[in-house]
Amino acid sequence: MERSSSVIQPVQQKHPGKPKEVDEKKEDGKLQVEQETTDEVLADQKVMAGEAQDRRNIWEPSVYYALGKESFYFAGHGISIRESLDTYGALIWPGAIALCQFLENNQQQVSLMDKAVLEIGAGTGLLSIVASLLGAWVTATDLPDILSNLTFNLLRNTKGRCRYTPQVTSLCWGQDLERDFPYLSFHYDYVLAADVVYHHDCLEELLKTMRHFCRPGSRTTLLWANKIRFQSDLRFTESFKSSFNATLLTELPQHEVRIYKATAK
Ligand SMILES: C[S@@+](CC[C@H](N)C(=O)[O-])C[C@H]1O[C@@H](n2cnc3c(N)ncnc32)[C@H](O)[C@@H]1O
Repeated sequence: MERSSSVIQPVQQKHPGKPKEVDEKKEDGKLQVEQETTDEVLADQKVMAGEAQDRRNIWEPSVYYALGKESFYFAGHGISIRESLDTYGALIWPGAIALCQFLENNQQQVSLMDKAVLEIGAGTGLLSIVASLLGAWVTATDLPDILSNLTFNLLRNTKGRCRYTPQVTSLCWGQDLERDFPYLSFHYDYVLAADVVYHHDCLEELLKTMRHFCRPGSRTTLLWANKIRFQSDLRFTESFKSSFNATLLTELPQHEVRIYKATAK
């Protein structure tokens, strides 16, 4: 089955959607990083988000924040993240920062170079940006409402800097997975998830989504970083451990963040 036309369509290659390498403009052996104005980024973003943003909104947040900007330095690059109004997904969460640090510091253990990577609940896109800078072909996903800011941040921080242009598309946990990401066509080496577990009603759907992409025979590795906040985090962790072969990769006690690696049982 083909993906619906509303989703940003990948080009069929080794992995569905894995595009050709970005042309790197080199002069005197140096990579020329294209400088883009915010207007250009916004124009690109409008096109991408318009294509991706026609799915049903199923989750309405109740917390509203002021517009802000955060700066980071990962994988040899400054990263500027626009946080936004409205939703949990427009803020950077500790799980994302912890997983970015882990990926940067453990590139031999987890090599993302030329790997197909899916991020679920990508939020502002920080983790997807770092995975792209580390050489992965990334598809960043979240609820439709989140995609505009996600696309803006991805474009702003990856254009001209990455081997592969990251993709953005809507993925509502548990919904239309086989229609939009048919298992036989969509294979990812890594699925990334940061702070996707907190107090919400979609934990079963979240686990179903993880299982869809990380099933026996898939050779997909799931990397899940989570700050422990509620009983629901602990309950989900138990379900997660019984669903997958899970290993605790690291624990950051000062932030109460744990990072797990999991493969299908
Ligand atoms: C706490 S935020 C974490 C964002 C980002 N991963 C980070 O760590 O900065 C949780 C993310 O999960 C997304 N999310 C919540 N419920 C979802 C659902 N049912 N389907 C898809 N994404 C969902 C939210 O939109 C949000 O981006």
